[in-house]
Amino acid sequence: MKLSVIGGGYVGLVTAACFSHLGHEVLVVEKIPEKVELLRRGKSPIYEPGLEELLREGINEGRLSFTTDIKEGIEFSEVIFICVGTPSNPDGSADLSQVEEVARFTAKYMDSYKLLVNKSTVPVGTQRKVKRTVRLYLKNKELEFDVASNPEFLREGHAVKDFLEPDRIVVGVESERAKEVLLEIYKPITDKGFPILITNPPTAEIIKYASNTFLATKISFINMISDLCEKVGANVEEVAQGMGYDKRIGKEFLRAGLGWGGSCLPKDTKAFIRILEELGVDATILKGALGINESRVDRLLQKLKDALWILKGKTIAIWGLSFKPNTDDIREAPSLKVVERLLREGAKIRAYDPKATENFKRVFIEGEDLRYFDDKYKAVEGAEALLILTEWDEFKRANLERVKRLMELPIIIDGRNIYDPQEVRNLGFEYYSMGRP
Ligand SMILES: NC(=O)C1=CN([C@@H]2O[C@H](COP(=O)(O)OP(=O)(O)OC[C@H]3O[C@@H](n4cnc5c(N)ncnc54)[C@H](O)[C@@H]3O)[C@@H](O)[C@H]2O)C=CC1
Ligand SMILES: O=C(O)[C@H]1O[C@H](OP(=O)(O)OP(=O)(O)OC[C@H]2O[C@@H](n3ccc(=O)[nH]c3=O)[C@H](O)[C@@H]2O)[C@H](O)[C@@H](O)[C@@H]1O
Repeated sequence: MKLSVIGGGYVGLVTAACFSHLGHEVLVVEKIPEKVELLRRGKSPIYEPGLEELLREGINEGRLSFTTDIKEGIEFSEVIFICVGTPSNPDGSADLSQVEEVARFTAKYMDSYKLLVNKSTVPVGTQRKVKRTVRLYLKNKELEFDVASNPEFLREGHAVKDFLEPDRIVVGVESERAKEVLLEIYKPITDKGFPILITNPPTAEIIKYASNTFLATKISFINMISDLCEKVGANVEEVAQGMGYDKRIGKEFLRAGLGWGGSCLPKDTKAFIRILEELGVDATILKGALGINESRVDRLLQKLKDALWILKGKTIAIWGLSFKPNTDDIREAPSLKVVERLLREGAKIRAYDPKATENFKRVFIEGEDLRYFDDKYKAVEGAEALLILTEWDEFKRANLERVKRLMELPIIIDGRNIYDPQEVRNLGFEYYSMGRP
């Protein structure tokens, strides 16, 4: 089937590349010309494992193309996937201006039936607003259209697999026609047995926020337990293991540490709190989860201060700038707060990340107090402490004896619990981690 995808970011590109891999013919509309230039040459503007291969496959087999022209995108296909950003407003609510803009352009350029499918994460009620906007801007054009909600659940770093082998596909539709089209589009995936839930649009919109904020709450819960473990000499990993054997709780998303960052859990939790409060629903649980999450960096820095007392003039190495491994995304990464606080305290930072350094440099320009390295061992040279902020595999496999020889003082503050405390201490390190004795 022919499909248009508006927005060439994490979700748009993965959606487009995977749909083209499944045999659909896809046109991506991305408004930033530099991104389109890169994409046309088969290069991904973001780091996401497996994505570039699928982009190249789609381009080479003639099923995937890119444009900056939204008119071309609207005319190309009957089905238009909206994958634009929905960032936070200053008050925490979702900024829906990019979604609204796509609705207006659709009305302006359509001249036959269209199915607008919203994949961006949006507050409940947005499908209705998109419908009204299209109708308003169609003016006196008498054209039929549908607006569906099809939230996306992929995780960065696993996005291609999550898209092609999803835990579930959720589709919120109002018409039989829209339902049939979406069932057809996803048939190559559902034929393999992956479940699809058909519901109405507001239900689909709520499923997305409810899922993300449930996951955020689960992580904050284990971080609360982690703080308790530290006070009484218990081990949070074993507590999580003991809880996780219970199938009703499950093992996943119980890793204590620096909390949830990224482009979605923080933004969506804040937006969902606003939605609940506006509708008069008690949001206490989510406010608590947010509060616990916001204290994680303080707890890490307290450990650093416990170890070094004064940070002014100290050399601190940082491993990991992305908000989690296998991505170059630094949106709402704990590293942003850590670097800001360390610079404010007068420390000198030596930072390394396998993929996210270029993005980080755009926020914190390199200078005398903040240096970036392309090698993790160079980053620790002369450091008085090493902070681990992201659990990249290469850190787990690092040669710690070499690290110890290079450092000025053998102190590791591990915000992600990647090492066995006893093993690291046996090597002669002073080692602090999260929620473990
Ligand atoms: N990043 C993720 O892992 C996931 C994100 N989401 C949701 O999906 C949505 C998109 O997220 P990301 O892909 O991360 O955002 P992103 O910021 O990486 O990408 C959005 C892209 O849309 C482009 N764009 C905006 N308006 C446009 C227009 N009128 N025409 C053409 N291009 C336009 C922007 O230039 C940008 O490249 C958000 O609502 C997000 O909450 C949902 C699931 C996972
Ligand atoms: O809406 C979205 O954008 C996506 O948000 C999250 O995906 P993502 O942000 O890519 O990353 P996660 O793997 O969920 O991790 C989020 C944060 O929680 C942290 N985390 C995760 C798990 C855990 O046990 N402990 C923990 O601290 C990670 O380090 C990371 O900072 C959801 O997992 C996806 O299902 C959803 O589609």
